[in-house]
Amino acid sequence: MTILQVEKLHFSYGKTEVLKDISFTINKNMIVGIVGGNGSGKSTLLKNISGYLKPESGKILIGNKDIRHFPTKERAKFIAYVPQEMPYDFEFSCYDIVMMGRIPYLKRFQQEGKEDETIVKKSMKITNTWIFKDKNINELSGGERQRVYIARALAQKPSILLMDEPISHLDMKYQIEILSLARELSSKGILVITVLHDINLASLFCDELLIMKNGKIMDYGPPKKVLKPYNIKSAFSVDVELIDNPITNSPYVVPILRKRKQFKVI
Ligand SMILES: Nc1ncnc2c1ncn2[C@@H]1O[C@H](COP(=O)(O)OP(=O)(O)OP(=O)(O)O)[C@@H](O)[C@H]1O
Repeated sequence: MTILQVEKLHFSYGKTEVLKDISFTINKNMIVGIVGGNGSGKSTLLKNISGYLKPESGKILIGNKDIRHFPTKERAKFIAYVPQEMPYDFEFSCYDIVMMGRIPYLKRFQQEGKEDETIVKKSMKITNTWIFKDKNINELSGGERQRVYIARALAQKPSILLMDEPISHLDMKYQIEILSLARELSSKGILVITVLHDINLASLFCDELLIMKNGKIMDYGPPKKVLKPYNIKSAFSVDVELIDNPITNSPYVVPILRKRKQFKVI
């Protein structure tokens, strides 16, 4: 069964083409990590899949249906997107923010009901944010806020969860917790696609990795297949050695450190 298919996707900001002929198909629920250098097009790809940006050409299909044919509210029942930059919603408590995830399920002027409350509570409990339910979102740290926005995405009950660098503000405990949660969600029938900068955590947690370079897919497949020194050199301009992590059996990337040219501190 095809869950997500991206077909010959092109996207430009103004005259600058940022996504060039992107095609890939995902047939089962898993965690797909998007990795690549700064500016390679990772966030733009995620925003196109989410429907936030419209492709210039090409198609994005969810379960064989073109996302352009989903009304926005319907699309939000299938795809939830956690952006990299969180807007400041000064007016709202964390509970209210997560409850916004239920909007796609409510009719105009319909009040949320018991089922919505249960789903919101569950989403906040599994992201460890229930303790913040009465706090204003602007009173939280960057990492705490990020977890609240992940809870809101979960409250949408999506079948595809898109996350843009969800662990960048998190400490080690929560990095592991959020990626473990992503793994749990994928085992319960959600396709998780996440942009990650930490290549070793990506290797550890993702079933497949999509490596991007200059708006194109450089390689796609399981970490063992795509994490190769030549791919990493090409995507990040860094020389690395790959070792097999003896504990996890996943590839572990070790940069080869070169001596920097000496310079005088003025
Ligand atoms: N709103 C925008 N308007 C114009 N250009 C943009 C806009 N957003 C991104 N770009 C440009 O598009 C290119 C791809 O950006 P994108 O944010 O998708 O890259 P990325 O791989 O997610 O980068 P990073 O790892 O730094 O977050 C970059 O050159 C960027 O400067």
